[in-house]
Amino acid sequence: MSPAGDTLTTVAEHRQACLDLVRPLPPLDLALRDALGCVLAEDVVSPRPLPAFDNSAMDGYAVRVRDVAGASEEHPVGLPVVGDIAAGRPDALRLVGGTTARIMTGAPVPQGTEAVVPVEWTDRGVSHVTITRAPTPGQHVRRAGEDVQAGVLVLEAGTRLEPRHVGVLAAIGRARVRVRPRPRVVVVSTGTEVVEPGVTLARGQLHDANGYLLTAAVEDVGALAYRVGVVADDAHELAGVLDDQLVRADVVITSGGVSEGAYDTVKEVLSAPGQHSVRFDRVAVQPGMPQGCGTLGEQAVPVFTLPGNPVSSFVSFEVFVRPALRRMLGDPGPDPQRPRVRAVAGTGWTSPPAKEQYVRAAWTRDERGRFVVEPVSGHGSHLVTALARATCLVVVPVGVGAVEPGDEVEAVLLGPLPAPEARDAP
Ligand SMILES: Nc1nc2c(c(=O)[nH]1)N[C@H]1C(S)=C(S)[C@@H](COP(=O)(O)OP(=O)(O)OC[C@H]3O[C@@H](n4cnc5c(N)ncnc54)[C@H](O)[C@@H]3O)O[C@H]1N2
Ligand code: MOO
Repeated sequence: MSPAGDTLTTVAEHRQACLDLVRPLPPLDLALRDALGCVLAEDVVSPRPLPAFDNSAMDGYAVRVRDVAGASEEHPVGLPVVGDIAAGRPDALRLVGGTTARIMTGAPVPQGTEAVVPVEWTDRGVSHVTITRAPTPGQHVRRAGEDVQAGVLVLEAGTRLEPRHVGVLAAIGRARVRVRPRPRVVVVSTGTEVVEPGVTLARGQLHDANGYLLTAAVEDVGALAYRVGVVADDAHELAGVLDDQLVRADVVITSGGVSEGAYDTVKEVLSAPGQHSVRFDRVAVQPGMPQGCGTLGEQAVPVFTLPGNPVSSFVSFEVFVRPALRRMLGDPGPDPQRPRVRAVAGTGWTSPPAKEQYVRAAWTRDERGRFVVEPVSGHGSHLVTALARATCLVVVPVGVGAVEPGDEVEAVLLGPLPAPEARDAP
C-alpha cells in the first residue's frame, strides 16, 4: 500500500516502523569460538580465583627473603637447589629454610616462598646457585586471586564480545557462553538486467553491486549474511525464491523493484494479498525514497525492501536496516561503528527541502581540529565509485534548501572515531 499523493513518510517514522518489526533474538549457548561480536545475555562470574594458585612471574629461584637478604655482586649468597619446578607440576612442595628451588614462569611456587630471584641475578646453578641481588618481599610472585576472586563478576550482560572478552571467558574456563545469536540475513538482488560480477556484460546489463554491498554491510554489523544470486523481474520466480529462503532467515533484505516501474517485481509480489504483509512508502530521504518493510510468510519474517540504485541501497541500509539488525543483536546503544560528529561544510551544495539528505562526503580536520566535510560527487544515486570514496554521510535536515560553506552540519562517520591527533610536545 502506498500513501496517496505526494505524502512522504518521515525518516524517523520509517526507521521506527523497521525497528518495530524486530526483537532481540532469544539467547543461545554458543561455543566460545562462535561468540565474537555477539552481545552477552548473562552476567559472567568467575568460578575460581585467577590466578588459581600462587605462581612465579619469572624463570628463577624460589626463596625466603631472609635467606638472600643483602646479596650483591660483592657479597653473593649461595644456596643449595633442592628442587626443579616446571610449569604444570601438580605436586605441593614446601620450601625449607636455607634452600631454594629452581622454578619456571607460571609454575606453582612452593609453600613458604616469599620471592623469586630471576635467573639473570644468579649464576644459573642447577644443584647450587649463587645469587648476586636480593629481591624484595613478594617480588616476582603472582598471588592467587590477585586478578579476580572466585564469585566475582567478570563481564556484564549486554557486553558486546570483543577479542579481549573472549580471552577472559576462556581464562575462567568457559567453553560456552550465553549470548544473543547473530541474525541470519538473506540478501536478494532483483533485476533482469543484473548479472554476477565476473560475467561478461551484454548491452543493457550491469553487475550485481547491491548483493555484494549489502551482504558485506550485514557482516560488518555482526550478523550472518546469505547472499542469494540475482532474481530476474519475474513474479513467480521471486515468490518462489522468497518462500524457499524463509526457512533459514531471521530477516530478508531485497534490493530493486520498489518504485513506480512496470517491472517493479518486489512491490508487485509483496503487495499481493496473501501471507505477506509489507507496506511500501515514499520516505522523505535522499537518496532512498522508495522503501518497503513488513513481514513474509506465516512465520512473519521481517523484510526490508531497499531501492535498486546502489547508493540508495547503501544509505537505506545505514539509516533503516542497520539499527534494526543491531536491535536483533541485542545492541541498541549508540553505534560504536557509526559515530556522529559536528562538522563544518568546506563547500556548499543544495538539498531538497522536503527531504532529509544524506550526502556522500569526505572529512578532514582543520588546524583547529574541527571536522571539515566536502561532498565527493553529485547527488546521483548510481555513482558507486564516489560512494567508495566517501568517508562520511552528511545529514541535512528537512527544511534546508542549501548548505553554505562554513555552515555547521552533522556527519555520520563510516568508520570508528579517529584518535585525536597527537599533540606537539610542549
Ligand atoms: N517514475 C519514477 N521513477 C523512479 C522513481 C519514482 O519515484 N518515480 N524513483 C526513483 C528512485 S528515487 C529510485 S531510488 C529508484 C528505485 O528503483 P527500484 O527500487 O525500483 O530499483 P530498480 O528500478 O530495480 O533499479 C534502479 C536502478 O538500480 C540499478 N540496480 C538495480 N539492482 C541493482 C544491483 N543489484 N546492482 C547494481 N545496480 C542495480 C538498476 O539497474 C537501475 O539502474 O527508482 C527511480 N525511478
Ligand atoms: O531515492 Mo532515489 O534513491 O533518489 O535515487
